[in-house]
Amino acid sequence: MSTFNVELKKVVDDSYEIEIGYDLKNKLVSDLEKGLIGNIKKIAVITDSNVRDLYAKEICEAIVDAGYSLDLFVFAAGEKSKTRETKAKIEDAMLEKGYRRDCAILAIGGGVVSDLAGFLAGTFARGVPFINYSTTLLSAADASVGGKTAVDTPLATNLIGLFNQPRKVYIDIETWKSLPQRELHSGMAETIKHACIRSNEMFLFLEQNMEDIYALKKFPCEYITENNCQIKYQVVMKDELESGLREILNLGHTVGRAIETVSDYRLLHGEAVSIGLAAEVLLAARLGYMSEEEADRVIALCQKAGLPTRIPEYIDREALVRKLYTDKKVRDGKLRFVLQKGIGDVVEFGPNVYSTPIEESVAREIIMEL
Ligand SMILES: O=C(O)C(=O)C[C@@H](O)[C@H](O)[C@H](O)COP(=O)(O)O
Ligand SMILES: [Zn+2]
Repeated sequence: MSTFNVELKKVVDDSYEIEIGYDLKNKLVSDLEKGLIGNIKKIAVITDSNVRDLYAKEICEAIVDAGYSLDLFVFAAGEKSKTRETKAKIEDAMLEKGYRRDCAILAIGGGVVSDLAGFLAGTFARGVPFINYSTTLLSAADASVGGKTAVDTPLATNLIGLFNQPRKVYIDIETWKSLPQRELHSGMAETIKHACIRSNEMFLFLEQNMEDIYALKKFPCEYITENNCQIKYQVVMKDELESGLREILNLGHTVGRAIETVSDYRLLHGEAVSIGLAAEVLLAARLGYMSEEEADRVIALCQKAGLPTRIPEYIDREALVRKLYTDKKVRDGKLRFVLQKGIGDVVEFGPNVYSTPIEESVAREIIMEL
């Protein structure tokens, strides 16, 4: 018998730029021309039915004018499309059109588009480069940065996917003007989450400037975008694969994700996260990590942002408690929660440990009250 050692030590540089601005299609084209995706000349553009006419077609025209060949792959807008089936349909369509390894993927849209397209890019022909062009506040605040890509299945959200970093992220603030109010509010939930975990100053800013942000005034929109990105990438740079610190980005998501699924996606992601934040500050206050006043401030800010903070009547609360167990932080069958410490910080339970086991009875109590 013989033993061979397959030496495959890797030094990987997945660094990338996030560009924040207004109408960034020309910047995207000039980056392509400067070699953002090397010599690749064939681009599969993935978008949804809302974004196609609003922005994707125009961006595609600019890319084609610069000498690239591309096809537009469009799926029905909404979280319900973030499935293996949608991914497979696009993959088949790409294969039929002759896409092979010499292509790149451009995701134009919000979180659903970048999650699905990023996952597809990571598995198509064993991995091709992808670029995110973000057109929603939710993806600007969160989904477009950090490389978490996935699809949902009937049993759980985001459990089938990859960590796959984009080549570059373009955050086009101009596009927020076409967002329905509900979508804008949904993106604010991730923004509030970032303030809760990392910045008391940003929290104060949100308390004082919510109206101006929603009026899409330049300074406050740029302020939240830059702060969101900085908070997120500083966490991701330290713990890309969520072995510890990255769990703090999941604040509000233990309950939030479960509500989102049990609502059968009647609640938008941010709406569910807002209810999750409310549940989790009540829990943190009960366990003595924050004062009742601080918990009330978080709930009041979510309400000011036009977000729900109570579990809707139509949600089956027992089903919700059961759904908590599909969370990725569950270990040895135990629910684990990230908990806020005051405002702008989280509890570190041990070296590099940011979530703690919570008895189901305690979580149930909060859920029944909310
Ligand atoms: O980037 C992260 O890490 C996050 O947890 C950010 C979340 O806001 C985002 O919704 C993420 O997709 C949730 O991840 P999951 O692992 O709970 O599915
Ligand atoms: Zn989220």
